[in-house]
Amino acid sequence: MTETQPSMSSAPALEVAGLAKSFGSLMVASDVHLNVAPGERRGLIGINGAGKTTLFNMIAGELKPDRGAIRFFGDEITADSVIQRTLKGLGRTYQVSTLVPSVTVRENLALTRGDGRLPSLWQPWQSRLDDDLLDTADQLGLTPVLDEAVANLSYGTLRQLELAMVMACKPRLLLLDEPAAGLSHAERQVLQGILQDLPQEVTLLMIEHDMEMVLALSDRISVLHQGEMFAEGSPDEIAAHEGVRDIYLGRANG
Ligand SMILES: Nc1ncnc2c1ncn2[C@@H]1O[C@H](COP(=O)(O)OP(=O)(O)OP(=O)(O)O)[C@@H](O)[C@H]1O
Repeated sequence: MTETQPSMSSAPALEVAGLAKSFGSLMVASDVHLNVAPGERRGLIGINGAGKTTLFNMIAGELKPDRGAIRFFGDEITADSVIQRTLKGLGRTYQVSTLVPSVTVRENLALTRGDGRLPSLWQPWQSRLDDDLLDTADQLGLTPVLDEAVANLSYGTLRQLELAMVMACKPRLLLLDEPAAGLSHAERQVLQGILQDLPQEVTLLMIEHDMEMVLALSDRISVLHQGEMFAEGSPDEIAAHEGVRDIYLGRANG
């Protein structure tokens, strides 16, 4: 008997199954399940300390889960290193900056193509950007500031550059950890437009406290609470979900 194997393209972009993690006696994830379809925009919300960043750290390979499995487009990556996951197409941004402030935007972007070493007198800086990088810079609104020193950029532009650095590596799945944190209202509007215009083939999983932005950008939203996925639904379903409102108003059990 021949059985048709499911094609890789039908596999979820990300599948998290039964993930558990404790820090000493603090259980941050007890049985987390998550399924994100290719090309989907998924919001991940939950009150402070719900374990959202911990979940990202496990998905990205920075933290080893105590239990459970992570699959990336059907490929089990639970035991892979951060680098292996990055090479497979998993990209992430952080809440803190990972840029080199003393050099220009162009030179930071060039780092994504080099060996990651800083320039020296004997090794001139390789800062010619290929067309792909110039396109990425343009998509992220960075063309006017390519020759500005990173130290002189506004906070909003810094966040755009961080996103460009990850997009330059052509991720298939992008984990965004609070991309709007610290941005002004105007900067949030710019960021929202940029995220809306990201190529549809890039799957997004986004932690964000700005509910307006999460509701506007997400196809679906998952709510993490007390170490488990408490709810999942469309933005309208989550906005109307009484249990979710109770969590945010501090009325949920526990
Ligand atoms: N390395 C660690 N060691 C010990 N405790 C940790 C560690 N990392 C996170 N925690 C704790 O785990 C819990 C979840 O933290 P986490 O940062 O994942 O939550 P979060 O949902 O991302 O919160 P926020 O929305 O405030 O960023 C918190 O109580 C935090 O103090």
